[in-house]
Amino acid sequence: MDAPFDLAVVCDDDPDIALAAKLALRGMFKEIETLASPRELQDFIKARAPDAILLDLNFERAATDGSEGLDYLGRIMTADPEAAVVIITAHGAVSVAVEAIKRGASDFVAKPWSNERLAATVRSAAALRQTRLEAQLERGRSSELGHNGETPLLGDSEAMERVRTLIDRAAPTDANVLILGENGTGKEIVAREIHRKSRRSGQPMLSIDLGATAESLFESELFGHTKGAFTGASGDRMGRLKAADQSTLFLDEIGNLPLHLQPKLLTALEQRQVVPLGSNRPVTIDVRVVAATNLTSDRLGDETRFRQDLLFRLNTIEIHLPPLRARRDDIPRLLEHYLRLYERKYERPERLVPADVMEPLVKHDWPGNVRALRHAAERAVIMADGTAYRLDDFPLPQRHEGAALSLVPGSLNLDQLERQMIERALRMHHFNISLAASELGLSRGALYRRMEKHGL
Ligand SMILES: Nc1ncnc2c1ncn2[C@@H]1O[C@H](COP(=O)(O)OP(=O)(O)OP(=O)(O)O)[C@@H](O)[C@H]1O
Repeated sequence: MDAPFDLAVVCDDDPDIALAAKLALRGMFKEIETLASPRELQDFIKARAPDAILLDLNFERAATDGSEGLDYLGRIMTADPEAAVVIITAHGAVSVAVEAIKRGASDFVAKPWSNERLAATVRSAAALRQTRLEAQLERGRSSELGHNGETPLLGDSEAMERVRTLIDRAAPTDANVLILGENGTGKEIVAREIHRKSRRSGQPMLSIDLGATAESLFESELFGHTKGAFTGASGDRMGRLKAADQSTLFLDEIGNLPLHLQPKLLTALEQRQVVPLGSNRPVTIDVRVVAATNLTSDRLGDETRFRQDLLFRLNTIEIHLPPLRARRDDIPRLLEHYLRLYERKYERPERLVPADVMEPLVKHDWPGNVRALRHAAERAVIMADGTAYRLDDFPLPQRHEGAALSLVPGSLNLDQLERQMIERALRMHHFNISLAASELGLSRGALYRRMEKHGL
């Protein structure tokens, strides 16, 4: 049977205590190390990042008040701010234990301990550490995805002003928000704005992209699971709904949530509780949900695909993000922003966009919306030379209206055919990337890459 955690370290100079602790934690960790002195702990933690640390503060013997042990605790927390430290105290030394918790320890157990209590305490400390690390990873991942954390929501068109007003009204209220818009229109940025302006902004926003997660993992990703709940569930895992406790959960591509899981999400939101897979014990949650989809209101209103009671839970406030071609006024501003950003990134000089270059860019339909415009700006910065940008620097397709819909190829060049097929699928599905991708038998990622290649 697999142990749920990798490594624990027991730091106690009394070998009997160290051995007893090792025995009590058997099976929970793949490896349990013992250290006789806390002096070695800091290096050990830096090198091996243990999942849990049992630390004896040694205050019985340290003539005074355990301050030496507390000092070591401080160093541990510096070496690993998410360290899961369980303090071993002498019976009755509660005030030192409380001080230790104030300084970052997760919990304490008093000697003599019951093995069950020790195991339960260490298990929850290690699980908490794991969740925090996952949340950090999540934060890192989200900011890698296009650095949305730092991207301001740009656009002065009337449509964007309306979106901003809605964000400002919705953000402080805790109401669930549903954001509708084609791919690349900025739904994730809007979700981040809502979180940033909400009373939950002190906590990181978590997200789950139901368009990029394997469907078989939806349930456990959302609700969590207990050890052994299914083959491969080697330990307890907290779901995103619980991990986002006190914060905001961004449910991206909610339209992909299969019908059979929709009632479970609805119940969780209504009752503010989740029941992890394999468990029958509900866990309380306090989560604000911001969901997004590229489905149109009509498609979402189709109850054979989306439960209307869940929709009503999610769309207390609805924000529609219009496609870029419906707010062309925003194009120059967005383009200038991303050109400057990439000029700085690639250390290229600032170049002008002459009016005769801007005009076709503004007229372009941008089926991939702002994401595609951002890619085009990046490519132009890399390609350009001379003092100003030229139209050739931007990867726009030659426009031959109607021709893209014709299946009779003007050429047998595979590359050109591929582009025609992609354009055709995109138009057929009104630029909905997910639907176009499935029409073409591609993943969304693969379609994005091809759109980029063809400058669509
Ligand atoms: N109003 C905007 N201002 C600045 N940048 C924007 C804006 N809208 C979108 N972007 C940029 O476009 C890219 C796509 O945005 P985002 O990921 O928010 O879109 P999305 O609608 O969530 O896309 P998808 O549905 O494909 O997940 C990001 O790099 C983002 O920074």
